[in-house]
Amino acid sequence: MAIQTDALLPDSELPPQRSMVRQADRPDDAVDRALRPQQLDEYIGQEAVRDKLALFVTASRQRGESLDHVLLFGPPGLGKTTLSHIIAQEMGVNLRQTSGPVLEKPKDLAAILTSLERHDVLFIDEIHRLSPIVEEILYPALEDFRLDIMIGEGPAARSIQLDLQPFTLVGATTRAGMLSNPLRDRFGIVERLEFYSAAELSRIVQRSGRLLNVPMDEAGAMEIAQRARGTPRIANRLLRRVRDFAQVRADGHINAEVARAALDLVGVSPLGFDAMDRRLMEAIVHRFDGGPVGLDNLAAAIGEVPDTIEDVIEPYLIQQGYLQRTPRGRVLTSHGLLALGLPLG
Ligand SMILES: Nc1ncnc2c1ncn2[C@@H]1O[C@H](COP(=O)(O)OP(=O)(O)OP(=O)(O)O)[C@@H](O)[C@H]1O
Ligand SMILES: [Mg+2]
Repeated sequence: MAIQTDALLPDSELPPQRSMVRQADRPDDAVDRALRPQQLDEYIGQEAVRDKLALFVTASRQRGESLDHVLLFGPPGLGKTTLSHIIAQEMGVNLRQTSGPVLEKPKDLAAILTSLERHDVLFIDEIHRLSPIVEEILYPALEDFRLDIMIGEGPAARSIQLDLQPFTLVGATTRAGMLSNPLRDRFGIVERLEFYSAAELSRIVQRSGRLLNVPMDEAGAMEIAQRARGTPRIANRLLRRVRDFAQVRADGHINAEVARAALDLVGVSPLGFDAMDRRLMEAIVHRFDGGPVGLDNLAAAIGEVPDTIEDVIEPYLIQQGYLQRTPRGRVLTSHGLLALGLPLG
């Protein structure tokens, strides 16, 4: 499989506005890529999604057709980019990779579309950020593998049509809700990635440990898994920090005790939330009386942009039952108060 990246994106990282703590991990990008599973059977968890994709890939290969277009959505770091690479690998085709904000003009997308080979996978990350004029030319391309382009201007302008090779678009987004209806309707396969269980993350950590040659026992892996916010990328990042600690402060071996000491040092709570999560929850309690508080007010109070709160921070806190999104704003639950170690009521 050949992979071509049309715009060099740190595809394994978080949005730029994310807090310093997480950005500081960027140099580890290369390690992140090395840990990325290459095939469907190395992809841990997300069983329902995996089963369906395996089935659809087999069916389309048997028919000698391109796979239907796939939309993957869910919070950052759950494996959308990884899955898009795997789809290309399993289909036995090339992967072209780009992202919504990078495709500024219709001709940027046209250039990529016309260069696709039969059945190739085109991966568009952050597809909710495609500009409307670029999105327009995507519609006929997705539906009929056809490109409609305008040549010239004014009365002399005419439209010409170009046939494209059949291809598969894999779109990824943290927000399916921000996609326009006509775009969403053109995906035949729409899958939501869920947060991972601690058991699944523990398998991911153990797999990464083997790849990085770090000796580790099961309890050590579980300790890391439980504090990883249900997210493989975070699990791998914590593993690297625990590895550092084990190497310098212990004998290099990761067990529960070493993992616990390392994670306490990095400031990850035993319940899995980090400094930003804590700041958000504490702001709701101390500045807004536990809520409800509107998104913009909350964002201003903790110095984050609303998008980061919605895409990155909130989903996990809501899934864990610490936070609720109500029509009047965000509310911290009694479970959230307990998690912060605060008295109820
Ligand atoms: N199911 C999995 N099994 C094992 N490792 C995984 C799995 N999913 C993700 N990972 C690991 O987590 C890292 C992050 O995954 P990936 O980059 O695919 O997330 P993403 O959903 O594209 O995130 P973003 O929305 O920020 O782009 C990968 O480099 C990979 O090592
Ligand atoms: Mg990604």
